Amino acid sequence: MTKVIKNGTIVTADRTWKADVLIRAGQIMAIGQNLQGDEEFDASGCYVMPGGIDPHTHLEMPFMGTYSSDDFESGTRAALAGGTTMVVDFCLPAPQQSLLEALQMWDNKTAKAACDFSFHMAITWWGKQVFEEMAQVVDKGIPSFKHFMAYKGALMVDDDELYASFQRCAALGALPLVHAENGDVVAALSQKLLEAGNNGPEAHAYSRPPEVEGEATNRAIMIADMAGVPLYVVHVSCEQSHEAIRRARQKGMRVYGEPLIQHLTLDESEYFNADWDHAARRVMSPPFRNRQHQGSLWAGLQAGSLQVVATDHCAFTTDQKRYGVGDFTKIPNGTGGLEDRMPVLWTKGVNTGRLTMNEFVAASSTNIAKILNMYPKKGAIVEGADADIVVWDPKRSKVISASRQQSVIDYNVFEGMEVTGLPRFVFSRGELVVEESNMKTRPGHGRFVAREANPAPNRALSIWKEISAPRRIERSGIPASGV
Ligand SMILES: NC(=O)NCCC(=O)O
Ligand SMILES: [Zn+2]
Repeated sequence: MTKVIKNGTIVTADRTWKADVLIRAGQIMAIGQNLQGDEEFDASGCYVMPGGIDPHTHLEMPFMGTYSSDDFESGTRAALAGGTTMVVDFCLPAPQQSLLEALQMWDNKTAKAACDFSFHMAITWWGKQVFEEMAQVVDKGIPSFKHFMAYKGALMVDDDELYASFQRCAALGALPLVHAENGDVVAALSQKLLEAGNNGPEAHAYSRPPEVEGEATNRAIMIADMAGVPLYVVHVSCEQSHEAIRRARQKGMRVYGEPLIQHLTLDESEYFNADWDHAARRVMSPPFRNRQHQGSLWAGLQAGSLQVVATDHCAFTTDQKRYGVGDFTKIPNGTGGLEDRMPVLWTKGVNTGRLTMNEFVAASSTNIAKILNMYPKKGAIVEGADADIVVWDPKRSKVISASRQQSVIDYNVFEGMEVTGLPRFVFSRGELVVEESNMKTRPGHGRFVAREANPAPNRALSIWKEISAPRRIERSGIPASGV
């Protein structure tokens, strides 16, 4: 059986042209004029684009005394509803737990995934076992390792562990990722705020000012430079962090920055809402910032100093958020966004003129496919690629509402936002999974996508590197010890 998408305009990261797309056995078989297939899908008035890739999700994640409520079934359904055809989730080993054992546990969660998925492995502790198992994790198709510089006493790793892990990544051709916030300062500020009686959700934002993110981003970049490895900074939310990335890139270092759709479009005023639930539902790390920071993130996407828009989808119900009544440090951190990322980015990016359609495809799909070494299997409309395709109707609109969403939680941080630009059809490896508002997803259809490491050594190419290599000086006379 073949399928053909007819009468549409193909939009990729670097081209826009009118052509039909023929699909067979889950892949793009041909692109051209007047193609014929067994089943036809009319894309008149639509853009035919690579399905979105969200490289930052936390589905059924154990965190802050509970589990995030969207699992691989509801989370991937939400993704597909909004035109995202692949997610990359995080495997989080417990302290002293084997990375391979944790990977098995995470893999067990994916049986009902409706779209393709991959993992990043988190480095949550350090030792000989972790050092050795990192190589096996890479061999299993996972050449990216996440490091939390925040969540002191839980997921956080210290600088010596960061440096050791970054060097190991360099040797393996793997990419280190960082959640860049200074966890020591956040802990101290949180304590101070609680002692002063600031225990509401707004104090969460006060405990994580842009400086804690800027400092950690600078530190991670310097440590990556010393280890000779590229770096990917997740959820860049502010100018301080963006500035560090921009500066490093200007110096020739390979540093990538990922803003979230939430930080691009929602601001800190949400935390001052008089309704405790409203504010707590928006508690995430880093917190929402002001309009100047948002402007910086949009400028970064336009200029290319930031490359990828993600969600960090980590959805907790209102009841879960209420664990933190009376103590903001106990509010589970995280917000949703998987279903809304593409429509909101299109509406606030393309429809406003901030992004071109090609830049939209780059930021929502192609760039991350390249960074994570799965291009052009993913993130491309090209013969031989997986037929992960979204047929995008730029005229379809809706008002976002939790009452109609696929996520299982009881609210939506974008509630009431009108979006124009929605999928008409979504294909996951050639299978029709969404037709406008009709969900045809199949739990279990999703497959793990194995990724290759870069050929080691995977240098960050700092311009200072070569001249700072250690030299031993041969001396003729060595003074006697003064003791
Ligand atoms: N971002 C957030 O608040 N929750 C998810 C865990 C993380 O990525 O920090
Ligand atoms: Zn995250």
